[in-house]
Amino acid sequence: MADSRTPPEVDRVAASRRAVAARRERAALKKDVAMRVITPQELLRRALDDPASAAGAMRVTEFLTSIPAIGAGKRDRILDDLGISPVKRLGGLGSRQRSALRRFLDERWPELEPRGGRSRLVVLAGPTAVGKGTVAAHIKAHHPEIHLSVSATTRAPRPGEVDGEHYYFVDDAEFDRLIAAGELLEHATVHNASRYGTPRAPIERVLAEGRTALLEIDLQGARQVRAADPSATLVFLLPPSWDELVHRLVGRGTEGAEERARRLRTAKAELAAQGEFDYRVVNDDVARAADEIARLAR
Ligand SMILES: Nc1ncnc2c1ncn2[C@@H]1O[C@H](COP(=O)(O)OP(=O)(O)OP(=O)(O)O)[C@@H](O)[C@H]1O
Ligand SMILES: Nc1nc2c(ncn2[C@@H]2O[C@H](COP(=O)(O)O)[C@@H](O)[C@H]2O)c(=O)[nH]1
Repeated sequence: MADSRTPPEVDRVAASRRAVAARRERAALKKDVAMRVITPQELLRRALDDPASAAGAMRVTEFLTSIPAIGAGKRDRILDDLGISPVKRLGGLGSRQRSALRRFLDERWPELEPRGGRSRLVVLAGPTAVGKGTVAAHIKAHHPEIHLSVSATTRAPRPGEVDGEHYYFVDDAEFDRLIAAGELLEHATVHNASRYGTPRAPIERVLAEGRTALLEIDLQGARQVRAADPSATLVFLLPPSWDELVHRLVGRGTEGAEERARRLRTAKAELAAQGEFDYRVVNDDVARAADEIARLAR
């Protein structure tokens, strides 16, 4: 059917659709900062790299209030101190205002620098479905110098999973025995469901040979490894956004709705703990993320 709208009407409708899409994109970015999926520094970087992007179009006021613990009152005091007008958008900040905002963020949210003297015991953790297993498999296939630990678990194998390759599938009694015999470097009940643990002997052998051992484990396990070896290298894998994380979990199709909800609850707590890690790597592309981790692990 012919479009009966006049050209100005068509333009108005298109512009209003674009405005709605842009508002949605900005809301998603704000949620990602609030959920700690990305740091405020990362959002500011995106805005300054591309002022025409959704990040660039964000007002400084909405940017600041997306940071946990900054409310409207604090926001206005900060803007006053930094000499930034509340109507400014991130992409439109002048160079002095950019530096002032960056300095403020670095004081408030210091981005962690790589530690010197780290050991070759490398932990890869991150929220459910971020792609830890996929990235770890890529590292195994393309970086044979890195030993990927095979965990023991009480969970049932998924279709295609092979005992001794993906996990050692054990029952509760065997898991208890492994703990009692001191054969696990760390262990935890994950997502309030099954138990998982890292067999100690292969890791000790790999480290004694001067090689790198990579453990793909949960946050509780990462904390235990840190306590046992403070020089261990802890890497946190991040999704590009919260919505993408949910999309990956649903798309994988290996959990029912109840288990997915349980995993997403754990994911929120895990994302909040990313500051405990030495490095953060965004899994936007499997090969890129895997190579970055392999570089850190060397
Ligand atoms: N960079 C990526 N881009 C798009 N999809 C990805 C990416 N990385 C992984 N995926 C997909 O996301 C889903 C979850 O990945 P994976 O099972 O590796 O996550 P996980 O972090 O090991 O999860 P869990 O902790 O629940 O075991 C899979 O379907 C995988 O194919
Ligand atoms: N603490 C440990 N966590 C582990 C270990 N092996 C795997 N995991 C974590 O469990 C969840 C769920 O894994 P899934 O294969 O059931 O999806 C995931 O976060 C893994 O990182 C381990 O040895 N110790």
